[in-house]
Amino acid sequence: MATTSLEKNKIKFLLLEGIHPSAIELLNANGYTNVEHLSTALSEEELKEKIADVHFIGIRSRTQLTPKVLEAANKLIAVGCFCIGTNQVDLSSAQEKGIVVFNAPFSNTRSVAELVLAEAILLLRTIPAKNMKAHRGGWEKSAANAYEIRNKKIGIIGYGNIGSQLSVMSESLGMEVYFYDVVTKLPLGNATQLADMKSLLGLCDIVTLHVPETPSTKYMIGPDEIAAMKPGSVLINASRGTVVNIDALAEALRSQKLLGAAIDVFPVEPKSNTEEFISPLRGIDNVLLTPHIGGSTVEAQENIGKEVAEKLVKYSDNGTTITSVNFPEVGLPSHPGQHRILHIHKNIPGVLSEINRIFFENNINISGQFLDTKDKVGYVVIDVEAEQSQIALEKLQHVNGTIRCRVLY
Ligand SMILES: NC(=O)c1ccc[n+]([C@@H]2O[C@H](COP(=O)([O-])OP(=O)(O)OC[C@H]3O[C@@H](n4cnc5c(N)ncnc54)[C@H](O)[C@@H]3O)[C@@H](O)[C@H]2O)c1
Ligand SMILES: O=C(O)CC[C@@H](O)C(=O)O
Repeated sequence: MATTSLEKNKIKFLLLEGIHPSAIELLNANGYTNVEHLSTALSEEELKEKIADVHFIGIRSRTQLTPKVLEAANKLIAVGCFCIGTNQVDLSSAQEKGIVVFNAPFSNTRSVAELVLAEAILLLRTIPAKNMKAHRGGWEKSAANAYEIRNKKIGIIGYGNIGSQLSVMSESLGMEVYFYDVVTKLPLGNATQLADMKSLLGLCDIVTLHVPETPSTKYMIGPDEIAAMKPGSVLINASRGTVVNIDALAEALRSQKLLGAAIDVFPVEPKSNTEEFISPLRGIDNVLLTPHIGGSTVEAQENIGKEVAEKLVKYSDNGTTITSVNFPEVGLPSHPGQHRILHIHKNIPGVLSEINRIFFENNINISGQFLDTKDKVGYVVIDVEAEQSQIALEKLQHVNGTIRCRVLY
């Protein structure tokens, strides 16, 4: 597929799931005014229809960009995940189609860490059950099963951007911090990395999960892991719903093996705020249930809106793919007076030499060239004199392995 860049007002953006208006403001300020903004996610069928004439799509965690949806996305240039998780996008199908995927790896991390800390305090005071009782007219003024978090042991599974921030905040409240991660990490403050997860589970009063959704984290907390947890400890999950076996957790809460739990993410989540939330955890008093709002604060959403919109603008204006999660990362200077050719191709030998042969044979001077590859794709960016870009575009689309080729003005 070969194209030249459209007028900015003809480049269509579709933003789903109530993405913060800061994204629209930034797009508009950069000349991208063709923006449709919906407050909900769409079903696969609706999305297949809607995505067909969209150049850029913005989603959060509910929109599933499956291979079938991407198959229908003939004009799609890039995806912006206005969140951290990218498990809702088939990243490898997107890569094979030359669609660049961006996310916001930092903007909501503080919000999640704050919520987890608040939940740890509430759970150790058995507030969820006392709160439920009071709503039903009960009154449980008692210190039984109510503890300070000072001097307690918190076990963080996944010591990335959220886990490590939580580590620092927990220590400042007087907690002992232990963590488990598949990667050896620099422990912040006095935190201790443990070599295996089971040791952490048997040691800690609070266990909190901060891993991504991957095959290795699927149901990593099941009946055996819950059995290995310290009796009377609490479990917090604000990572992904597939990380915990929810039936095993419900059983451990009913039997009071665990003092409590706080769960923000679920194996199946409602598609919209009007759909019913169904879970085996409903009705259990010592569990705090929240509707996947760990990162949903005004501050985080406003920052995410700007951060991801800016990445989409930079890619559209300039071809820059820095921080993309599925694409070679190429950081590019501006190209005043020049035309910029973006050539996305299969990562096979010989493509660059074929491109350079074409430039040589057609006497097209290259004023700048950038290349990187990742997994199955290669990305070459070439700056040329304006009057030579059309002939170059015409020739380059026939290079063996070409996925997409575009010219930016
Ligand atoms: N509830 C919410 O609203 C909310 C908000 C933001 C993020 N999240 C979720 O939290 C996750 C973590 O976010 P982050 O920014 O800290 O991510 P991150 O990538 O910075 O950190 C993840 C850490 O998990 C580790 N890890 C991966 N697989 C592991 C395994 N099998 N066992 C142990 N450790 C493992 C990684 O090495 C890494 O250190 C995200 O992927 C997202 O799914 C949820
Ligand atoms: O905003 C969302 O829908 C997802 C938030 C969170 O899970 C993330 O991955 O950043």
